[in-house]
Amino acid sequence: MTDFTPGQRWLSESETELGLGLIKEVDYRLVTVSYPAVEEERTYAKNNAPLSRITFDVGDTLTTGDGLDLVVQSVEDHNGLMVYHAHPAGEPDNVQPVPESLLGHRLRLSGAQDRLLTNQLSSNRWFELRVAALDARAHREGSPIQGLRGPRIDLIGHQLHIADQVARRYAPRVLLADEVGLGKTIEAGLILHQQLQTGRARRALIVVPDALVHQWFVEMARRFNLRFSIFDEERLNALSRPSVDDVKEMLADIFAEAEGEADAPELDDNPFLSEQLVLCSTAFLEGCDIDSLAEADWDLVIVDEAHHLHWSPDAPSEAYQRVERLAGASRGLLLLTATPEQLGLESHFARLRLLDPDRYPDLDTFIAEQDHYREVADLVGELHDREDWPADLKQRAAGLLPDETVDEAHRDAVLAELLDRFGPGRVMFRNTRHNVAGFPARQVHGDALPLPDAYRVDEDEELELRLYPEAGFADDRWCADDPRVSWLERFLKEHRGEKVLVICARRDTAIDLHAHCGYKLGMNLAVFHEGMDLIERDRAAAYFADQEDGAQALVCSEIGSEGRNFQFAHHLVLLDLPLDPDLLEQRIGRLDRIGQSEDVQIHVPHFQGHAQEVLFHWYHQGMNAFEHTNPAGHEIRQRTGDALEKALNAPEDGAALDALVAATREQADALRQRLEEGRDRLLELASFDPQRAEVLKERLADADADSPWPFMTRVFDHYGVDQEEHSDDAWILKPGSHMREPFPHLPEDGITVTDQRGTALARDDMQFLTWEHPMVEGALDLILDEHRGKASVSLLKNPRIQAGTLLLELVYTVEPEAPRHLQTDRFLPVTTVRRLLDANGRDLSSAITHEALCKQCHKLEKPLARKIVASQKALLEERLKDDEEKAATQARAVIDDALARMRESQDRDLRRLRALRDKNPLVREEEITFLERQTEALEARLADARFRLEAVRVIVAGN
Ligand SMILES: Nc1ncnc2c1ncn2[C@@H]1O[C@H](COP(=O)(O)OP(=O)(O)OP(=O)(O)O)[C@@H](O)[C@H]1O
Repeated sequence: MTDFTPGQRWLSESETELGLGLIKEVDYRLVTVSYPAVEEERTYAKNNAPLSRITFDVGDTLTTGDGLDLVVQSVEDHNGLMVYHAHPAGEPDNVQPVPESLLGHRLRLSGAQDRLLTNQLSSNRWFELRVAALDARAHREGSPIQGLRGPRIDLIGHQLHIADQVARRYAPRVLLADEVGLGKTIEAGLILHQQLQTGRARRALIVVPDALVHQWFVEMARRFNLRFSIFDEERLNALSRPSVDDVKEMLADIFAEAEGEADAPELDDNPFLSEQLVLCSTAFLEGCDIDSLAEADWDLVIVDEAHHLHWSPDAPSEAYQRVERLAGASRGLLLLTATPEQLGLESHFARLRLLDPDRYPDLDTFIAEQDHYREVADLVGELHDREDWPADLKQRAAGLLPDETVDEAHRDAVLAELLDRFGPGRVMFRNTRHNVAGFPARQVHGDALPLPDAYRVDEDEELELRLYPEAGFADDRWCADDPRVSWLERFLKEHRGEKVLVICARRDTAIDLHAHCGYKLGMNLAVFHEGMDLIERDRAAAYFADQEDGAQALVCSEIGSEGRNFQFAHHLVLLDLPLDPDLLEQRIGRLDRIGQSEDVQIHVPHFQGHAQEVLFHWYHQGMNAFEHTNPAGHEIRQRTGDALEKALNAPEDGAALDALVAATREQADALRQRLEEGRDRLLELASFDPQRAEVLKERLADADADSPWPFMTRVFDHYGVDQEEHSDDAWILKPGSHMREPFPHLPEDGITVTDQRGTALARDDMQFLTWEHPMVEGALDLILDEHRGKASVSLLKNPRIQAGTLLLELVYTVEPEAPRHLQTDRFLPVTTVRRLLDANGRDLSSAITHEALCKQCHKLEKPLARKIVASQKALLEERLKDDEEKAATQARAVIDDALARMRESQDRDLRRLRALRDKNPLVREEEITFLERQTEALEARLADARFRLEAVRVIVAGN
């Protein structure tokens, strides 16, 4: 194990941008390092800390904390701590002691200039690789579609639009409320991926219902290359259990402590800090130590199926309170639900309040605001639809936005502000099949069957038994006489070779049906219910999905109706119907999802003159809920509840059923019309802008054409990775026998990659190689973290250029150094500045591109290269020195642009907060102060961005 001593200076190998670290604390297994340059701290396990010791040798130049550059004359080691005796250049008598703790916090790594002038040269091809890597990194970080290019997904407009709108925000907090099956998981993944890629987030927590843990885990890995760690009881216990080595060390420490030699060991680390990406189930959330979980410094928390978080002003549920605790502690928050408002205004308010407590201070204000919707919706609709805005329209808009310029030139800003302040705006996105075209149709087939005598019950019997009569049996004997079962048997025979999903409301119904059909009738079925553990459930779902040897049908209880992907099946059999319209929608949503290639056939075998028949007509004739999505289902149920109860109590009474159907139809029509005219318009506008989405899709298609493969094949050649062609656009990569160290993200047994989105979507066994793939990122780090390629000399072969002509190609970077929370890269990502000088210092970079030059630059033997540097040293030194100022002016322009963008953005946020505060006294003054302080800090850090020479090539013309 490495020896660390407080006061020593170390450098983080993976995060060099943190500057020079100072060892702060060392205990028996952890070492804490503070990074004063960025005001951050990191704690590492001592035995594998990614740290390099930084010391200086005699002759090196160091920089003190006061900014003095001194040349080291001698070095003393005091029990592991260095004291340098150093003097200003040219003043060897003025020696002063500099303990290493007093070194400057910004580290000057051995720069390109030093390497050139001290003749530490690399070959021409390493220089070119380094410049390609610098350009690739700058290009990637500056791209407006950063984070959207890498995921293995189809380019679907509404998802890209949402991801683009949300992911650019700092610490986004939104409700993703697309209708079932439109891709909320994909949207959340895109947002997360973009946040991680841009460095806005590093730590993320996903909380999902137990049944969906595995599916999320697989989707995140397969589509986004994000490896989550699943946290459950078992893992937590294992984490808090010390290893044998820990125990040995702890005992040693205890004895040492008894002798008065050491501090007492601590074992109270927060286990949730041990991983960056954590996935857990809702059940785990409800049982875990919520304080530790909330305090684990999350940048983004994602909660799926958020409609389960029940809330009322007096009695919020335990799950709600726990998520509220997380929501308060995490910077970003994504809540996912397909049914945002159907559970009523109260619970909708409760979720919005988790996202933005200032915007949604109390229920009454929220309800009053909802009434205001119509007026704003009309206004927004008009502003959106009309090319020219008449004076009275402008006046109405200005009345709502007194602090904004309201005219056609500011159309986007005006609409955005209105949506933000009055509509769901920044906090919610909802797409429906209505505003996203291209979904297959749904067709329902009701089959009325005779009611067996054994199922006849008294009128005062409990509703459950009247709806689900098989509940009166203790085992599967009901199956023999139930005509739905013989119907199913027939149906499966008639549809041999086709996949069928069967859903029933009760677990026991599913178990009995599976036992009867599978074991007694020899049918090929799988079963899925809440009594099975997660692995059994995933196995059942996989068995059903298997096209060759899998089950023809999957029989599942209601839990199969949430979140699962069964769109490869086209037939859905509803063995019974739920009372809740949202549940019906969830059931159909298993098949009616993105990726469904055929019309969805919904089969509803039910008993004549029975409560199930009432439900069938209520849903079908009353609200048309089978063949169309049903956003108003919850409300319709509330409004027709009495008539429904009456009809359920007397299922044979045709008049009661007719009355129910008529009342339901009337309510459904009215509610749909209201939704159509009212706030849907606001939401639609915020949720999907087809034109912008088209632009995004085009950009991404262009980005797809910019494959990293040509760059990567060079990298593989340099690092000794074997490449073999798999097919036209796919390659097999394997560690080569000459590789000196493992290549990032390349497994021992190799991988197959493709740079074509279509191939990657069709072939799960291949990796989708984009500029955002971890292997490409790893390759960039590998190249940029080492010194190779920083300085080189090459031979220019061009008959038109006179032999002996000298050129100097310089690549600088501009990069802010700032604490992470400031997110400076929002405004100034690492940017490269290239210059090409002739011997007189004139810049020729715009006349001769780097690519054109590379074609004519060739390798020069090292001894000759060294000779050239030695003979031209004075000239090179002068050119480099002179150019620094000119390049700095160019860098200044980059910084000024970034500052202007930052000021505009901060100013917009500040105005929004002030406008909100005028409407809502609960927006606190401190928030405004916080934003003002943040702006000041951004000003300082951006203005002070680091500018450095990253690579230099001396080019000598010759033959
Ligand atoms: N852009 C895409 N490319 C490829 N597949 C996609 C895309 N979007 C969605 N899908 C697939 O469509 C299905 C539905 O997506 P997803 O699970 O994200 O929907 P959802 O809105 O979360 O559904 P639910 O409301 O049921 O939870 C999934 O199988 C998903 O993999």
